[in-house]
Amino acid sequence: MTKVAVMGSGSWGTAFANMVADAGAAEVVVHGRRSEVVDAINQRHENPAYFPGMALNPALTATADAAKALHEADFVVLAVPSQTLRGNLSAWREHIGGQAVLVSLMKGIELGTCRRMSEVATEVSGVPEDRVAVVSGPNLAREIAERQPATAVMACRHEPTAVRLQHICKSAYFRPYTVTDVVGVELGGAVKNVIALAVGVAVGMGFGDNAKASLITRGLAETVRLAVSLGAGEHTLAGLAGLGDLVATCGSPLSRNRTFGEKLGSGMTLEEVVAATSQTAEGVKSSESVLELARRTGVEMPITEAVVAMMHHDLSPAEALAAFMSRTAKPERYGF
Ligand SMILES: NC(=O)c1ccc[n+]([C@@H]2O[C@H](COP(=O)([O-])OP(=O)(O)OC[C@H]3O[C@@H](n4cnc5c(N)ncnc54)[C@H](O)[C@@H]3O)[C@@H](O)[C@H]2O)c1
Ligand SMILES: O=P(O)(O)OC[C@H](O)CO
Repeated sequence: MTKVAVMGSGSWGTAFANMVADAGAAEVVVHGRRSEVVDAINQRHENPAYFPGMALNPALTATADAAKALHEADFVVLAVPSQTLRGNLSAWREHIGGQAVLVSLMKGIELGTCRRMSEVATEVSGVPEDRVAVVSGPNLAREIAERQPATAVMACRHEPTAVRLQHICKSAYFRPYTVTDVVGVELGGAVKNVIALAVGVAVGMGFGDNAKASLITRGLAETVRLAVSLGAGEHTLAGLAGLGDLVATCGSPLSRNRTFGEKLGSGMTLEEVVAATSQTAEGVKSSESVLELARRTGVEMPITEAVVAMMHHDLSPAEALAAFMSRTAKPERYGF
């Protein structure tokens, strides 16, 4: 039987592993760092750190031993924070089999290098691009752990690899589509976290649906500008990994990025918000890499600029709003 190793037992790693176990076409093992989480998954079929009281598939197993998880794995699913992937994968690569497919669940851009997660995975592991895939879309982990219906895209330059991944993920409540535009899918996922921070700030400031919809729509326009200038197909951003994920993340109180922004918008200091956040809000760090990519490509991203200024340069939400609203009047453009 196909073996899937999910490296990371946090929110999305656990929900994704459970979803693949439910799909029934593969044997799934999760690698976790904490023995109490590993023991709870094996003995009580529960991850008390992320989804207390929620029943996981009894066939799902866990181990704290990375080599054991990776042994003879056909798919190696990477579910760690974007900024730690390089370090994690450096430790794991010697145990990854020669024909394994790497699957990134991450939505971020590496600080310093500005690399997408599939690029980091290829560079660190030596696994060729044809065997590196990405899963993205409107996938709030808790809803999927609750077995609510959802869709996603499985992206790989080599379409048959995406189809293989689709086969092991398709279930009664999860409908995966395939695409080959890895650049568009990864940029859609990384930038939507930045836009979700901005929406969260607006929500925290007490603004309603007009402000939210404006940020989502103009956020998509700046995402398309960046992604297309880096080689993505425009249509990918109108799909699940672009518009779909933006709508889900910006509209949901379950989003860690939106929640982070909301706390800042409601008057907490950045330090207080950071101290109150235990899970990964990728947009906070990735916003700097996204802006750097925009500068390199000469693309204008005013919402991203405002987010970077609020997250890293002490601009207050009120100042960011004033700066955004006083921009020069212009015709509406979607993309270029
Ligand atoms: N949670 C979601 O709803 C969701 C959905 C889709 C995509 N994602 C993406 O998946 C990725 C992982 O997110 P998550 O929600 O599982 O995050 P999380 O914070 O819930 O879990 C991160 C996991 O990585 C592990 N880890 C391994 N090495 C680490 C290190 N050096 N530092 C910190 N943690 C380390 C942690 O122990 C934990 O199990 C992110 O890129 C996120 O954008 C998340
Ligand atoms: O909780 P967030 O903000 O990381 O968003 C989760 C997923 O990416 C939604 O698709």
